[in-house]
Amino acid sequence: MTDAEALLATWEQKFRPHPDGADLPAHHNHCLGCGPDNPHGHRLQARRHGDSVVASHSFDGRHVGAPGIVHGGAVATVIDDLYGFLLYLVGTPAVTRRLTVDYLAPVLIGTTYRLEGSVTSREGRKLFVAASLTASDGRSVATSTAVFVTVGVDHFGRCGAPSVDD
Ligand SMILES: CCCCCCCCCC(=O)SCCNC(=O)CCNC(=O)[C@H](O)C(C)(C)COP(=O)(O)OP(=O)(O)OC[C@H]1O[C@@H](n2cnc3c(N)ncnc32)[C@H](O)[C@@H]1OP(=O)(O)O
Repeated sequence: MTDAEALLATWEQKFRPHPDGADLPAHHNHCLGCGPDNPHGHRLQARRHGDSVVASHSFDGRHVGAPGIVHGGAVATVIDDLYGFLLYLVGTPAVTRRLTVDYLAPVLIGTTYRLEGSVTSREGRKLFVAASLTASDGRSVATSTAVFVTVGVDHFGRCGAPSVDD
């Protein structure tokens, strides 16, 4: 079995029903957003919360932009990856076609934030999703919307195999 085939086999297992409250599996071990074995990654851990996905997350010094402030691209990465967990609930692979982020307040290094994402509507292959990043005092520091387009798992096989072990 090639690396790509092995990866796709694990993904098919991940698109099964996950009970409410369940921790959701990483997309793969080296995923920039959630892979536990990516030394540059965010290691995002998300769980199902009803029809949404939620995560508690803090950024570290690898993700700094302006001093003390998380780089906007790092925030976008984590939000994009959060949406990737929603796909488990939807039950189909999809990829980001459009991603918008409104940066409402600085996101601080070493501060824990709550992320929540959900599907707002579905139209054919298009999944319209939305997410927020909230500080512990309830302030919304970033909001996002995105359009994902559903694809078959063959989409990823066509793109070549990353070097992965799950
Ligand atoms: C599954 C495991 C999760 C993996 C980890 C998740 C991590 C986070 C997610 C990612 O990082 S994904 C990686 C980044 N994204 C990509 O690499 C996607 C690159 N783009 C593509 O491969 C193709 O553009 C794509 C497969 C998304 C679509 O190409 P297609 O030729 O299959 O479809 P098409 O371009 O016709 O668009 C499909 C539909 O979307 C609509 N559309 C396109 N752009 C849109 C837009 N900006 N807003 C609204 N709708 C849009 C388009 O009109 C059309 O609507 P209809 O089906 O109703 O005709």
